[in-house]
Amino acid sequence: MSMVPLWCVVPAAGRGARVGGDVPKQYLPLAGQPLILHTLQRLSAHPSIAGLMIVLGAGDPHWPGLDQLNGKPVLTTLGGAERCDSVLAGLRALPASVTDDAFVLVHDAARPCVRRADISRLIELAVPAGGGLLGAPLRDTLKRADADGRSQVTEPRDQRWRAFTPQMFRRAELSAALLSASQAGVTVSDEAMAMERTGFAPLLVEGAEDNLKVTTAADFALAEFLLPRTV
Ligand SMILES: Nc1ccn([C@@H]2O[C@H](COP(=O)(O)OP(=O)(O)OP(=O)(O)O)[C@@H](O)[C@H]2O)c(=O)n1
Ligand SMILES: C[C@](O)(CO)[C@H](O)COP(=O)(O)O
Repeated sequence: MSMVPLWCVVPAAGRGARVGGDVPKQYLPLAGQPLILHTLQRLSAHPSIAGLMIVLGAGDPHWPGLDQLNGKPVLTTLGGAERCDSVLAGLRALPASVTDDAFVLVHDAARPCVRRADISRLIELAVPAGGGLLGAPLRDTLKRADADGRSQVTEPRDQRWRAFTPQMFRRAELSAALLSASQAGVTVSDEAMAMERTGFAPLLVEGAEDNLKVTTAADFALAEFLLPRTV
């Protein structure tokens, strides 16, 4: 199956407030190297990924200054206040060789355990579908909590999915959707939400649930356990 060469925008401009500390979580050590390097090594090793656009926080003193990885070009640009602002900045900074109708992947720097096979499956299915994302159906009962932390109601979980990354859409369509949301004062939590606002229904591609987003300090131990088991 011929793979479409794709660039991947990697939002890495967050502060990691839910982990805490002075160093943003993407630069904290994981299995002997900064978390972000595991993610970038995994992405750049994928045969269909042609290049990486890393979106950094202003004045980021931790970025190691990579300009290539696994023979793929690594470019950087500056992000914004919200993740969606950073993704839009990354899309705008892509090289001109990435045409408006080219598909682009977006993958969180904080997700180092993404499986190569899941990336391949997303690419295979999302291109004919016009765009899509990795995710998994919700498998736990879902509760809505009140202000006191007590369960108010059990939410229906049929047809509920957890959204992961990568998410994959055409460069110009995603850029326009993100700009539209921003101009409407809507902070979208993922690329699919921006696309849904335009009336497009992204394809949900089931991926492994161990595509962990490192969010709290406790996630580092789990990510270290998963890394060698999710290549
Ligand atoms: N303004 C922002 C906020 C987040 N991100 C990136 O988006 C990904 C997912 O965001 P999240 O896990 O929320 O990271 P943080 O925003 O750093 O975490 P927190 O909310 O705990 O501060 C991360 O790779 C993060 O670096 C970004 O590029 N720009
Ligand atoms: C994009 C994402 O990883 C999909 O689950 C998630 O929405 C990021 O949320 P965060 O609060 O910015 O980590």
